[in-house]
Amino acid sequence: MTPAARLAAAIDLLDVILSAARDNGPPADRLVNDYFRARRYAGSKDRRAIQDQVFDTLRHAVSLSERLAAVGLAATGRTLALCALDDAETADAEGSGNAALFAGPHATHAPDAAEAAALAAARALPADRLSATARLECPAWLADHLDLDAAAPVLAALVGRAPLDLRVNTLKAEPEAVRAALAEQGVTAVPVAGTATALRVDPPVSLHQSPLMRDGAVEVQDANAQRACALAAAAPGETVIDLCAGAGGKTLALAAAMANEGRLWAVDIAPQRLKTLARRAAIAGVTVAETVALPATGKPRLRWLGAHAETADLVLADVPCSGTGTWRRSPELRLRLDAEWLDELRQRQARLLDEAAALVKPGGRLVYATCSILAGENDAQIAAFLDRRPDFALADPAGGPHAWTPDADGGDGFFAALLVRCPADA
Ligand SMILES: C[S@@+](CC[C@H](N)C(=O)[O-])C[C@H]1O[C@@H](n2cnc3c(N)ncnc32)[C@H](O)[C@@H]1O
Repeated sequence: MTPAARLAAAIDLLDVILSAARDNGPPADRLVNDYFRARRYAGSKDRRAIQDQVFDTLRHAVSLSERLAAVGLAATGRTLALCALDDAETADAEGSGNAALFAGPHATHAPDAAEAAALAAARALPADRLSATARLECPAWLADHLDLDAAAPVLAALVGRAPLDLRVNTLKAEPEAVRAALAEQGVTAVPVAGTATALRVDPPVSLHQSPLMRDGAVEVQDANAQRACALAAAAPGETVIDLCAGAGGKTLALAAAMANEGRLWAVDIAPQRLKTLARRAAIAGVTVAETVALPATGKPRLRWLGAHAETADLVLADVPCSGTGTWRRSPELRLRLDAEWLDELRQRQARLLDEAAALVKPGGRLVYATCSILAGENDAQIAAFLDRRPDFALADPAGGPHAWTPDADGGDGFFAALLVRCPADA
C-alpha cells in the first residue's frame, strides 16, 4: 500500500472507532480485525503500520482534540490523524513536501490552505498551554474522580504501549522450559519479579503461530492480572466461583492453581464469552471448570445464587469496570467513558460484590478485582462493602488492598482486595 493509502485507511478506521466509542459499539481491536478481514490485500507490514498509527493517535486523542478545538477544528478521524502527523509528514500535509500522503484517489483527505494553517497552529501549540488533564491524556471530567497530582505518573505511563505478558500454564509446562522454548524461537521472555507464572516479552512480538500458544502452554495475560489471581491463592480440592468469568483469563489461572482438582464454576452473563472460555479451557487442558450463563437479574439468577449460597471456599469477583488501567491496550476507552456510565458501573460493582459475598462460606475468601485506577471503583467499594458486611475483613489490613500500576510494575493498572469471611463460630 502507498503512504497515501495507509493514511486513508488509518483515517477510515479512526472514524469507525470514534463512532463505536460514541455509540457503545465494539472495542477498537475488534474493529481493526474486522477492517483487515475485509481487506485481505493489506499485507502484514501495512496492517502493522496502520494499526500503530491508529492506536498512537488514539493514545493522544485527548490532547489532540484540545489542540484542534483551540484552532476551531472539530475532532474527527481525519483531523486527529492529520494533527498527529510528525514533522516530516507535516511538510507533506502542508503541501511543502511531495504530497505523497494525499496522492491519487486519496486527495480528498488533503487539507486546503486555511485548514493546513490551522493544523500547523494546533501542532505548534506548546504543551504547557494545554490543560493539566489533556497533558496526561485524561478526559477533563475524570479530574473529579482522581487526585490528578498523585495519579500523574500512572496516567503518564498509561499513554505508552503495553508489553506482552504471558502466563505459563503450569498444567502443561514450567516457566523455565517455556523460556527456553521461546529463546529457541528467537524470543526473549523475562520472568516478572514477584510472580510465579508471568513472563514479559518487551517489545511485544506476535506469538499466535507459536506452538507454545497453540498447545496451551502459555496464555496472554497481563502480569498484574496474574498477581490478582495469585492473591486469591486457589488450592486443589477447593470449591471456587469465578462470578464474572468472561472469556476465562482468570478462570484458566485459577484452574491451574487448583491443579484441576475441586470444583470451579465460571459464571457470566455473556454466553458467547463463556463459549470462548470453554474453547480456551480445552486447549489449556483445564478440566475442572464448568461454565454457567446467568441473566443479569431475575429468577434463574436468584435460583442459582441461592443454590450455591455459602458454598464457596473462594469467590472471585473480577467485576466490569471503567478499564482505566488498560488504556495502553484500549486507548479508545478514554473516549467511551462518561460520568453516567461510571456511576452505573459503580452500582453494578456494589451489587456483584454483595452477590459474591453471599456465595462465600464461613471462613472462606472473596477477591474483588478491577482493572481500574479510580478509587471510586476500588478502595471506596471495599470500604462501603465492609460497612455493609462486618462479617468480612481485609485479609491483610496492614497492607490493605493491592493497586498495581504500569509505572511501578510494568503491567496494567490493576486493583485487588482479598477479603475473608469470619468463621461460623467467631
Ligand atoms: C472484567 S470482565 C471479566 C474478565 C475475566 N474475568 C477475565 O479474566 O478474562 C467482567 C465480566 O463481567 C461480566 N458481567 C457483567 N455483569 C455481570 C453479572 N451481573 N453477572 C456475571 N457477570 C457479569 C461481563 O460479561 C464481563 O465478561
